[in-house]
Amino acid sequence: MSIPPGVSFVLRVLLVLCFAPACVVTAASLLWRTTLLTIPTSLVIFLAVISTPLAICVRVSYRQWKYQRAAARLGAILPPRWAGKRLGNLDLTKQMLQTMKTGYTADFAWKAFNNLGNTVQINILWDTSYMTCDPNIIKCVLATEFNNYEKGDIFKQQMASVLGTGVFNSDGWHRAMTRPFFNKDRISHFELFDRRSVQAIAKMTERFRSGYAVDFQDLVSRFTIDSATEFLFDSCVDSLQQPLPYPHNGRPTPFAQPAGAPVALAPSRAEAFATAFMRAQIVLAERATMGRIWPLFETRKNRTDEYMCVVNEYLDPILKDALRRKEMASSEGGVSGDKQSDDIDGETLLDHLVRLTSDPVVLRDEVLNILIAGRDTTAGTLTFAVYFLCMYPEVFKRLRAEVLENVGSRGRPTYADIKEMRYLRAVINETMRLYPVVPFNIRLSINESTLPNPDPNGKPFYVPPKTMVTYTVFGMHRRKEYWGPDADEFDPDRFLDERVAKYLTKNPFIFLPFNAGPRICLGQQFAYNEMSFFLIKLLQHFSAMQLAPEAAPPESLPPAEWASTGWGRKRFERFWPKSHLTLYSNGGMWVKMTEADGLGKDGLAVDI
Ligand code: HEM
Repeated sequence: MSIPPGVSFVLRVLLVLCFAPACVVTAASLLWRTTLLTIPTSLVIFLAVISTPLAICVRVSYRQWKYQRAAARLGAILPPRWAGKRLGNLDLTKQMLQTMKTGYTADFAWKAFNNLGNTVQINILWDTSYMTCDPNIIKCVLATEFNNYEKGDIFKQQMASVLGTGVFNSDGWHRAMTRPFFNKDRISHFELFDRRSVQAIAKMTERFRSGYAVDFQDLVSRFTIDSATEFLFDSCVDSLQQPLPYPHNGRPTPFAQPAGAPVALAPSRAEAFATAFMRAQIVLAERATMGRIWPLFETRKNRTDEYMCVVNEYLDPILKDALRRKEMASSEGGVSGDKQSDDIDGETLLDHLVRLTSDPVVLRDEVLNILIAGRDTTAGTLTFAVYFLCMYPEVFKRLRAEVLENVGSRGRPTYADIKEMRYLRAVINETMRLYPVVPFNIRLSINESTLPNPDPNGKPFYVPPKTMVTYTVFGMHRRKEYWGPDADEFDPDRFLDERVAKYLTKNPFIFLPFNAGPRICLGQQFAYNEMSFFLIKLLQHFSAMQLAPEAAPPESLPPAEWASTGWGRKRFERFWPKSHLTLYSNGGMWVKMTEADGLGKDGLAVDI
């Protein structure tokens, strides 16, 4: 059990707060000793008490003055300030946390952008940070001025107890370690996708046949974690072999279950891992929202510890097994010790990492980071894609026609098929536009710099060194000024018709589901292939699908008042998007599907 992060934080803060009073007392005592001049005790106490607030005021004012001067020197200005109503703007932090718990994604940011513009300055506890959804600014941060923006210490400290020093949480060599695994040959693991999607679809079919809705989010998370663990570690967690959850209102009674079926099942290791992993990520998202003061809320314990015990219990055997294989290989005269090599043929990512290092902590961190990357992202996107296919039957119909035309009702899609299917790609892109699974991200400036002002006549925005820049792709993907007046509508054709030239070609940075620049997602092609493959199989097998909100826990559905008080899609969306590190649907995505006519005698369009 680690020391709670709040303890050292509080000690540091106390030390800083006591500094000014200590100076006052020391000065008074020095004065008395050297000149025998006595200052009344009451005055010393008074000065000591006001010294800290005074010092803070002086420091804050000096910093503001310094920034204004530096901005003027560079011919720049500071972005408009989003002012709160409470001391230190702590009410803004409260609003952000509230949004995470009871609101719609980016609620608080949306209001600020509408009122002040697409880049705003936020000063929580007098610390300057920026929030933006402006593509030109995001372009600078991620690409053109990449060298001046890093993940930074604050983000790393917030994430360290879960992500460690893995690729998501580090600046430097980690990317080079994993990159070789995402070249074209490796990503085309269609045989793997085929096996796993057949298994997943068979599982759904069985449940639909017994008259129940299925939580598609749960199912597809099993599909992606089984695929990811097999692809990355050659050690599948087989979560698809576990029973699926039942709707909250439709759990069969023990008598209704088939003879011999277990009445109550303990969660599998994979399920316990997935739940603990999700809770740990929720803590991380809350920390990110609180900014620098997050440790104040963890003075008794590190809130991720209990979840990480479960996560580690799950991962340790996989890692130990890989290390044992390495030892055996070296004792048989194979690879010896840690070494760099580009020979990756036939290796899993874990085998490759194990050849580079035997450090169990580095291995664990790297593996966990890639698991987050590979599981929740594609699972989330597929969940939202199925949601849209349920909501828009005409899109479903057109996509299914494309699938049947290109691959037939039973064929196995190839890489070439997927490349041909332009409407499929458009549906996936449009899904990621409205629900990019990484809705917010953060970078920290290294040196002072400027960022472009959207007003062509305006001065650029000054960025002080060590300034946190939060950018929201979720916000950017829905702004009408970048996507046109129909930005809130789900319309895959915007990726095919004249709107491509009008909006996207003119500024490709308006669409960034995978990030951009030197740290663009390494698994982008893998993800497109995996998602396309799964959707093709799904549409071969099912001829209709619909949402089943009655199967979801009622408290997980969007609050009724959103219909009148919400903005944009919030008014009519039929699920509640929430986010930890990635976006997901609160309470799952419960659906019903109809099997296609003319299936084989096994009833399946997929060969099992
Ligand atoms: C729909 C699917 C996916 C989306 C939308 C997505 C999106 C992203 C985004 C936004 C980042 C940048 C994170 C940051 O800068 O903090 C990222 C990074 C990354 N992604 Fe993905 N991702 C997806 C699937 C995958 C898959 C399937 C894998 C691997 C199996 C993967 C591997 C990675 C890795 C290794 C990084 C870190 C790159 C770096 O920081 O240098 N991603 N992804």
